[in-house]
Amino acid sequence: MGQKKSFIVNRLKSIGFAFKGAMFLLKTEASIQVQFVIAVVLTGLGFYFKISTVEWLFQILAIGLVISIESINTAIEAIADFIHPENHKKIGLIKDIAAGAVFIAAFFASIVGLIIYVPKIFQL
Ligand SMILES: Nc1ncnc2c1ncn2[C@@H]1O[C@H](COP(=O)(O)OP(=O)(O)OP(=O)(O)O)[C@@H](O)[C@H]1O
Repeated sequence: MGQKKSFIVNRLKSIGFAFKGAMFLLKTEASIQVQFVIAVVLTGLGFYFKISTVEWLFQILAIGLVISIESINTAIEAIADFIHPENHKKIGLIKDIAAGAVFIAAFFASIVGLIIYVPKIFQL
């Protein structure tokens, strides 16, 4: 029973740490703040155009994907700066690859957005 309780307490603590991390990103990272604003605008557009349940699902997934990968990119940049603050070709490449992951997610998320909204905008 005690073990079960400590498992639940530990999970709750982990959620607390994760929430703290998410709040830190939102307060300090310009790229996350921009993507958060984009997410709010897209949510407004979703209500305005009354998008379908399936469209909401794709939009929510796309927003979550981009913000998550941007957050991982920020963590990778922080690790890189911590382990090697000076300029180094390898650190540059690692950061470029992490930024590339964000670009790929954002590119495909944009396609999802275009598929949802372009037909609706042209119907106006
Ligand atoms: N220590 C380094 N050594 C070599 N190249 C680096 C180094 N730090 C950054 N770079 C190069 O500069 C680019 C931008 O790095 P930076 O850490 O400034 O990220 P950023 O995309 O500007 O993110 P942020 O604005 O969140 O800090 C990297 O993708 C890399 O090409």
